[in-house]
Amino acid sequence: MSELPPDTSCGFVALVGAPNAGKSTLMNSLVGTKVSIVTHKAQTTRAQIRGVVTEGDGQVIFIDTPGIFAPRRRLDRAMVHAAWTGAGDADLVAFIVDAERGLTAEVESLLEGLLAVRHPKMLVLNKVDAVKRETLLELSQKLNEHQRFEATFMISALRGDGVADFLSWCMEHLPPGPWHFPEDHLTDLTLALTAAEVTREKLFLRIHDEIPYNATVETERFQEQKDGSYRIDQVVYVSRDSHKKIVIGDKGQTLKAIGAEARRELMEIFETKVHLFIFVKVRERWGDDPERYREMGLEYPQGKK
Ligand SMILES: Nc1nc2c(ncn2[C@@H]2O[C@H](COP(=O)(O)OP(=O)(O)OP(=O)(O)O)[C@@H](O)[C@H]2O)c(=O)[nH]1
Repeated sequence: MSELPPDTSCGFVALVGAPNAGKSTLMNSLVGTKVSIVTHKAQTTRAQIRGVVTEGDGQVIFIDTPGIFAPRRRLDRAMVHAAWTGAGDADLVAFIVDAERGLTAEVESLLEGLLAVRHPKMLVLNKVDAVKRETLLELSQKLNEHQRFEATFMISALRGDGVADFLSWCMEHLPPGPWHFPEDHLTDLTLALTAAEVTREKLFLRIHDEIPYNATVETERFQEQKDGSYRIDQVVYVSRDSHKKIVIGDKGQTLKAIGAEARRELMEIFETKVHLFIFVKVRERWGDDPERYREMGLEYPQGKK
């Protein structure tokens, strides 16, 4: 008995780009909900977070890779590794460029790396709301002269302009196959990780430049209560005592505000009451501790130091 070809299609699309290009914003706009956190600080996205869009017969699974940059510490290298691995595993690769910044040295080095990616590539010029048309066309021409992109999109992830066209193109170029996720599935992030990401976003939005981006949030306990509410216990790990003081703030005011903002948003996301408890702990040199990034879903490339 021969099997009928499936009439559904399904594929992975990696969003690759320099830090702050707008990958997380695009992902959120595509999925229509907040699956990946967005802040002004670079390197916010650590692991490969997936957003799933199902429309008609097609299902696209977007991989929001960490921004690729020149790595220094082991953690940084693991992040860059995760990003390129994401690109290598995907069916289609979307190269997101911050059109406002244009052809930076970072973008140039990424272009070199992209040459080795064999999957069909798309060029996505983002932040068109902040750039003149001539500048955009010039940038598009230069990038397309450098290598072959199957298609070029000019979008504003923030306003949503051009995002639907980009999504349609992805849908039309998916390989045939069964869906990986149920139709109503938006992200495969666990609830605990989602909760940690939300708190981390609030932390960075509030503290801006006072602590380095390497502060991390872990959900230690995530429990559904009898009444359907969630009890969430989290720890903010920082690398220095002085950072702990900043996160806690005078009379605990800063931490209280971060907690209140995170709780409000988590209640919206989970559509239930949330009891959130946040502690701050110092863990020195956590950026060099392999256990930490394993927990974040990052793998460190074997054999590299
Ligand atoms: N003007 C404008 N700003 C945008 C647009 N898209 C994203 N941004 C802003 O650019 C900044 C970075 O956006 P993110 O989505 O966090 O960027 P990212 O590429 O995911 O960053 P990493 O997680 O560091 O890799 C944020 O301040 C966004 O609000 C856009 O279309 N227009």
